[in-house]
Amino acid sequence: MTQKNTIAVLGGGSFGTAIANIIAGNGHDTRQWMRNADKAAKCQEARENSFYLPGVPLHENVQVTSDLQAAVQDCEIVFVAIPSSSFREVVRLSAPSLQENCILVSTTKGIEPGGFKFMSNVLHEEVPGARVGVLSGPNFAKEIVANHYTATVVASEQEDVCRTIQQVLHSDTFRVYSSEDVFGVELAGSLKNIYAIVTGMAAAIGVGQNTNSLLITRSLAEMMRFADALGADPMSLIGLAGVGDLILTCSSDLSRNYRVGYMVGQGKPLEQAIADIGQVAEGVNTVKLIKHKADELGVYMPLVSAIHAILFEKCPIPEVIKGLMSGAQTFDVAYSVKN
Ligand SMILES: NC(=O)C1=CN([C@@H]2O[C@H](COP(=O)(O)OP(=O)(O)OC[C@H]3O[C@@H](n4cnc5c(N)ncnc54)[C@H](O)[C@@H]3O)[C@@H](O)[C@H]2O)C=CC1
Ligand SMILES: O=C(CO)COP(=O)(O)O
Repeated sequence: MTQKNTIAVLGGGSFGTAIANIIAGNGHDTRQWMRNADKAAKCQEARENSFYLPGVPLHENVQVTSDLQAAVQDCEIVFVAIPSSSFREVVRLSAPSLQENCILVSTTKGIEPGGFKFMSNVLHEEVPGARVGVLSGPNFAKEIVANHYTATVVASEQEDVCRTIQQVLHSDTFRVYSSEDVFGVELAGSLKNIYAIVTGMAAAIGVGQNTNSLLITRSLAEMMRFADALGADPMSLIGLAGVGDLILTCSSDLSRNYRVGYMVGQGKPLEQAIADIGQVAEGVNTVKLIKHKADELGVYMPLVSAIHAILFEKCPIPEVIKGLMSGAQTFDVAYSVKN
């Protein structure tokens, strides 16, 4: 390791804890902030985040606190692992205590409710002049802490931000690839959650592998069409943050979004499924926002429309499937690399 840093991770959930453990394992002074004082004290004392990652020891270099100011002051780097619904609120509260020139990295795969802002936009708005990065990839927190070989992507407009984050997170089991396309990487991480709900629901109604492959591939087609319509580079979607995370979350019940879809597919009301998960499933809100945006821009996203109809328009699943299967049979691959 070249340099020892002081780094904060905001968020007491499973991903914040996994990231804090990686950083601490690389020898950095690591502070993990969680809002609940009792929970913070228990984690700090028991050296375990027993609600989100039971049985996983917290590295000795992680100090858990509920004091936001103490957590971020003098930190060169701050990771923000807070659900999109509360992300702005937490960043705003921390802003006055941030060290000038510190690097802010979002790990959140969602879009702010009530608008169409990604977390990098929120970071720039709340901390003008900040050096911003986003982290996204096929990264189940549970598998990271179990030391399964894992890779992710850091995207930033500033090359030195990518290099710093690569150094801080790289370990024997964790690799970090870089990208300049912040928007594309954030879009990929947010969109894939929608399709994890779709494939979870498909699994619940007993589809086969042909169907799963059909769904994942056509999901990618939709993601690329949407990225293109918004001016992002569709090619970013074929990297780890896009295809990688799409395959992961559309194939495993470790994904909370997949599990929401599975439960609704079994007949459970959406609100009950969300409550049963007890953790954030960003895709539910993302479906609404993307459906609205796709309609506004005229982007053809039949799977988004289908899952929206089931989740929010009370349409019966068999009817929606019938509609999907009778839709126009268009091109398979609509993109080619020019030049
Ligand atoms: N868990 C995973 O495997 C991965 C999660 N992510 C992303 O990371 C983000 C965070 O996810 P998780 O840690 O998994 O969520 P989680 O549901 O495990 O935990 C969320 C944490 O945020 C806290 N929180 C919620 N509202 C808050 C507020 N107003 N103020 C302060 N804290 C608040 C909760 O108390 C909880 O500690 C999500 O956007 C998710 O998509 C990204 C990669 C993998
Ligand atoms: O993004 C994730 C893994 O890369 C986690 O997915 P869920 O939020 O669906 O659990």
